[in-house]
Amino acid sequence: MALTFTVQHRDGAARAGVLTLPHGRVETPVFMPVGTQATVKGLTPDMVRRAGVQIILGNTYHLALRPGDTLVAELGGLHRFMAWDRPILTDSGGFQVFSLATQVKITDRGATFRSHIDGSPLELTPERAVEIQQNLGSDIAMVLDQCPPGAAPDDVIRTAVRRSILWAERCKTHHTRADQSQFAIVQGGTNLALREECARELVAMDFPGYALGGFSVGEGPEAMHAALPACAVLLPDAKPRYLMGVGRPEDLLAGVAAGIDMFDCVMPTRNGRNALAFTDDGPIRLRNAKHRRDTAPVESGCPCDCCTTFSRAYLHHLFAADEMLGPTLLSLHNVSYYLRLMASAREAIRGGRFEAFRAGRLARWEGRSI
Ligand SMILES: Nc1nc(=O)c2cc3nc(NCCN4CCCCC4)[nH]c3cc2[nH]1
Ligand SMILES: [Zn+2]
Repeated sequence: MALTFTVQHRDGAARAGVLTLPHGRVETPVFMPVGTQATVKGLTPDMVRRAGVQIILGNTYHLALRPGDTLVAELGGLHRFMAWDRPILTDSGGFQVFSLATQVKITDRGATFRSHIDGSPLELTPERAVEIQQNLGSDIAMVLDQCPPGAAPDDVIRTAVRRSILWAERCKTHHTRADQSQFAIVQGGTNLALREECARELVAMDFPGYALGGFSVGEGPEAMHAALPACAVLLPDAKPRYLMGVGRPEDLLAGVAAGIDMFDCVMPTRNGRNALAFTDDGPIRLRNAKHRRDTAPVESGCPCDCCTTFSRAYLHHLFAADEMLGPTLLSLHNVSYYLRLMASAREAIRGGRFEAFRAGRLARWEGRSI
């Protein structure tokens, strides 16, 4: 079995479980740091492992363009190429094409576009998305879907739903790698009827895991939080549920409360590179002069290599001097923060006190979110 998933504890709709994959075991709820171009930016695999990361995310679109999925396959696959021996989930490229490429044209056949790197004409079809991910050798491969912008009108969302169902079927038919599991992606925006229709068709295809796509695309956190509970339960209870591209710490806890098991977001690493650190008292900006003489760690009690070794004053200096170590250290702290948040959530679910845990965190972050 390329994938098993067991729900071990429940607390309301929240669940704590274990996902087993070819490259290892993953405790859920889990946060997956993003490693778009075969690296979690600025961190060595050993730093990522030491932070407790169980699974990372890679991107089909980026790696197919550069260095090329066939080259990665020739070099032994993505795990060996980037020296990461734990699980990898790859996104299918649809979202990245729509957000990065130029001159994108979408038909039922697939998407044609020009590379954001050298402008060369390219095509991404469901079959090609499957082939790329089979070449990369990820443990979990996402189907190719069409993700409309958050404020899209219902007819645009309806087209994206119809096409995503069509493409999921073609991905399933084309998939041959027995040691790789395909997840389907439910679209439908914040239109529950469309979400129900999309989920029904995809659940009937019996994928090993399911994702909610089409969120964190401009609809706004309130609309997403409002839609999550009803959307999450459309996905099979006994299979892993993945909320794509989410999010801030408060969004992760809203997702866990709704019954989501897996998350990914560039926030901890992107904000870390930009001198913003997540803490239990809300985010802090290390470029702020108030940290110039502060001998305290970024977050007291944090076990990460940044907080156990360096002061806020040092981090302030590194960012003022535009030194490479600044982004590395804060990315490390932020990834550690997200992982510890998920570990605490798992613990709270096991203890039947998740809602109190979530309320406590929200109270401490109150008014300081980004
Ligand atoms: N295949 C696929 N389908 C989706 O519907 C999808 C929806 C997504 N929504 C996001 N949101 C990312 C939001 N992110 C927040 C931090 C700053 C950069 C953007 N990433 C996504 C990735 C996605 N991938
Ligand atoms: Zn830390």
